[in-house]
Amino acid sequence: MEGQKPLKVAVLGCGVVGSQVVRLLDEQAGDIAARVGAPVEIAGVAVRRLDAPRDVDVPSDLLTTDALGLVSRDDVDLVVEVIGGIEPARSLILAALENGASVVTANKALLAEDGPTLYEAAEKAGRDLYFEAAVAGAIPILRPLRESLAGDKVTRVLGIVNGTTNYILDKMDTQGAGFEEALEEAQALGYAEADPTADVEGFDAAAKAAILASLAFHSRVTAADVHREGISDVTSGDVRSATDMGSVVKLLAIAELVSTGSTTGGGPAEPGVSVRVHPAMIPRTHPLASVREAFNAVFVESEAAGQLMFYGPGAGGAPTASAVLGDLVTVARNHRQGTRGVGESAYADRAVLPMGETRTRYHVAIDVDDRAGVLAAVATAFATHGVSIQTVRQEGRGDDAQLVVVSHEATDAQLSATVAELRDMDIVHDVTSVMRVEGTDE
Ligand SMILES: NC(=O)c1ccc[n+]([C@@H]2O[C@H](COP(=O)([O-])OP(=O)(O)OC[C@H]3O[C@@H](n4cnc5c(N)ncnc54)[C@H](O)[C@@H]3O)[C@@H](O)[C@H]2O)c1
Ligand SMILES: N[C@@H](CCO)C(=O)O
Ligand code: NA
Repeated sequence: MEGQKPLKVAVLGCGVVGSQVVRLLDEQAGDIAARVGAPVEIAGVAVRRLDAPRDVDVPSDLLTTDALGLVSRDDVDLVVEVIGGIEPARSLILAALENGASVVTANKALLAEDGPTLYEAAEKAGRDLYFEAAVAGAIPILRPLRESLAGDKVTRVLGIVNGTTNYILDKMDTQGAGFEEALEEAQALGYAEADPTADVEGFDAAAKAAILASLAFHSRVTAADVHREGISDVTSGDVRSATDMGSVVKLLAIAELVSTGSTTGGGPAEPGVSVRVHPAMIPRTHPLASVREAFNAVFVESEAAGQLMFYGPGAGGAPTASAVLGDLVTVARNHRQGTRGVGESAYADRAVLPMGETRTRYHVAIDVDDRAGVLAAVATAFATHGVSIQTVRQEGRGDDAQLVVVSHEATDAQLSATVAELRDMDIVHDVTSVMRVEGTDE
């Protein structure tokens, strides 16, 4: 390696993740050089403000506020984008690729919104675009999907892919903590996005679900294709209801191959995909139920391999930087050898199933009059919409009773119509908790 020409890397953004990338590039320089086959040196670090406080000391001659100027430099071989958001991140990545650099990014929002533009630019430039950090932080999940499982058929991906919301739900479950207090803790720990609405309302998880679905099913899935519900409507009542039935509430990202019912040319229907993010009750015995605090986990089901689980830190500066540097070593090695790694694989053009047609189960808690005929009337509302009931639990409370119904699988549209009808019934005082049930054997 002695005498090898160093590879120059531009780091765009020096926040929670960027500062750890800079720190590790320095601290691990010897090992990284040995693994790449040439030293990897920082060409510059683009920041918004030169005098902002930072978690890492950056020599002042490396700092610049001109990110575009930095990625356009002739001596830049590699670009790490950890600014986040759509613009200027997209323009900077496109400029970097056009300039012949290979790119590593952690930007799930951009990949989920406009991934194909970036993939096409990488293809045209003959350069790598890697983004392991974009989904589930440090957990290796994209490379297993893109490479290790490339010979198998993935049928389902079920994951906890947002650390902030898992942290909040976990604190609500184990400590009875309030929502705001738990969110503030997650922000202080560096898990939350700059605007935590992206976490709380499920946008961050939906972006990750789109990326996972694209890679798992070799089809283009964008954020707009993902049905999204966040956790801001999850109440302590929902959390208690889950506890009462031996379950726990988690924000899940689910991507699955499903039958669309439509046939092409009279042949069998090509499976479509259903991609959704919503809170759900899962049994406490399910492996995902034990994913605590800000940890993430992704379950993958495939035809030949069976069930795989990937678990670890999904957020935070250093864990995310670990994934960024893993990609950086790979793309640096490829860059040096004039080769490329795996590009986009989207040959299967799959339809996205509307949420109304997606089959789910529901948990519905209903406050009702405690008198004859009420249970039958509630059961009739379910039956009218073709929803079969699996269990009913009743608790008396003076003049009132609470019914907790868990349905068998039905379409989401049937279940929503049932809940709407229940809300209109005179004997129903209130529908206090409505939540999908996942991770059971049905
Ligand atoms: N924090 C995490 O746990 C985590 C995990 C996985 C992925 N990510 C992703 O990593 C990326 C960065 O996240 P973060 O948590 O480090 O965010 P951050 O807000 O801490 O850092 C972003 C930095 O970019 C800087 N910046 C903004 N515009 C700039 C510009 N034009 N030029 C140069 N710098 C600019 C900001 O000043 C800020 O310091 C995002 O895409 C995020 O989604 C974060
Ligand atoms: N805000 C994200 C960071 C990781 O992408 C989370 O909480 O999981
Ligand atoms: Na990852």
